[in-house]
Amino acid sequence: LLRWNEVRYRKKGLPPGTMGWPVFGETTEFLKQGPNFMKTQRARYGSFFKSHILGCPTIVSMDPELNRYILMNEAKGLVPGYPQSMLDILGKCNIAAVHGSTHKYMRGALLSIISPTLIRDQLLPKIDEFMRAHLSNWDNKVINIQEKTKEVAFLSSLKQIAGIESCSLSDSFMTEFFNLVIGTLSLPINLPGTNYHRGFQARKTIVNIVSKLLEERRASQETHHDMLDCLMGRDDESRYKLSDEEIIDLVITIMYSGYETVSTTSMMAVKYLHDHPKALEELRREHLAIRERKKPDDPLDLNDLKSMRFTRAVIFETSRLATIVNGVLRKTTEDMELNGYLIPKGWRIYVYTREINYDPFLYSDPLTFNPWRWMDKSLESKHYFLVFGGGTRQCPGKELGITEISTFLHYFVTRYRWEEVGGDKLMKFPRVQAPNGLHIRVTSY
Ligand code: HEM
Repeated sequence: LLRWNEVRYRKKGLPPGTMGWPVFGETTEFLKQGPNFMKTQRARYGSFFKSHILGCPTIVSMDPELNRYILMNEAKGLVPGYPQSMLDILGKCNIAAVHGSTHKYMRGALLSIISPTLIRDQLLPKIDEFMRAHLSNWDNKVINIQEKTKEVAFLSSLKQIAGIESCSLSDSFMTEFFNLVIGTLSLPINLPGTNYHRGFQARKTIVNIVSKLLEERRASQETHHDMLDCLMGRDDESRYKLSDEEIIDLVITIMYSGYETVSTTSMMAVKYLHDHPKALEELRREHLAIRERKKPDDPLDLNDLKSMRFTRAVIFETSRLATIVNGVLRKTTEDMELNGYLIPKGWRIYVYTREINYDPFLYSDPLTFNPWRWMDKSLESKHYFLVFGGGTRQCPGKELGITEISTFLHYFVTRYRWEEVGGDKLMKFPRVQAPNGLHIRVTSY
């Protein structure tokens, strides 16, 4: 019986690897040993092996060339393979749930509201106003920077979506949104008391809130220069006509995709800068130079953002060293040949990119926090650099995310010094997080 999984998934042509226990497969080993499990399996079976993790037969691909191929070839039947709970809660028009021409359309609609011009004219001013106000009064306080960066990521994107209404909505929306996030990472058991159930309820409430907002906006003649108005097509130039359901799911997509990525990168940047005073000094110099060019109340503009070369380097180095994203998931829509093996329909493919970040042939001294390595801009466009994914689903929010983190760092380092209270634990896998928070004592600079 214990060999059931091995027998069940014994098929000619599959890659090497083990399938573990019935039902659980190798999930426990994967979650407990994390990156070491992957390394051990790679040492045994090579960079392309089979396993059974998180409830699914899975192929793990750690081969850079193959990973690229998988990410570029959605049309050949390699579609996103995120868990059912995530798809249910994020909605059926969510970008990860749609393929082919629908994906192209939804992605186009999203890209049209976060274009470089809109970042310059609408989003950056909103982000600046928000960060400037939100990062005040931290002097002489002990702050849980994990909680703060989460709040910042959420509230900043709410302001970009529904500028004027964001203040009145924020409290009720935030609680529901946090429940929604937890629900997407749960087992899909819809019984009262489960995270999945709570996440599902949270989705319903959020759908109601946004629907009401759409109605109110349609009833009024007032225009707002924010994402919601653009998605509603109130901006004359828009060539995308979206239904309410599509608008709502896109709003949830934007909030969800930029939430954990932006908040965790911001938190880890604060952590690494604390541990590396030389990098902090250089970063602060860059931001103080910007402030010197301006009056105290002048907001950041696109030129300031462009001049933040070292800040960008800090963000890239933080994403690399902390590995904010371990990889991306795909699944096969039909039996297919991949790397000389036969992969059955419905198997999940884990494009596991974590190890690339620590490859000494790609990054010298890979375990050291060294933002200066990114001052060579060509490193960002190397084909093996997959922090923002690759191929047809490469992160559309990359520049927006960098804008948010840079603005956060700008107000943080020009206003404050900080030291860690100490004793907080940091987990690196399966997600980067501080289970009891990351506490810092903040004083004004
Ligand atoms: C530091 C910040 C960020 C990181 C590290 C990051 C990382 C990623 C990665 C790795 C993917 C690929 C997923 C896949 O291939 O399945 C992705 C996709 C995506 N990201 Fe980001 N992201 C960040 C910020 C943002 C922000 C701020 C937004 C808000 C608009 C966003 C929106 C999206 C969307 C909508 C997708 C799906 C694209 C598609 O399926 O076509 N991301 N991101």
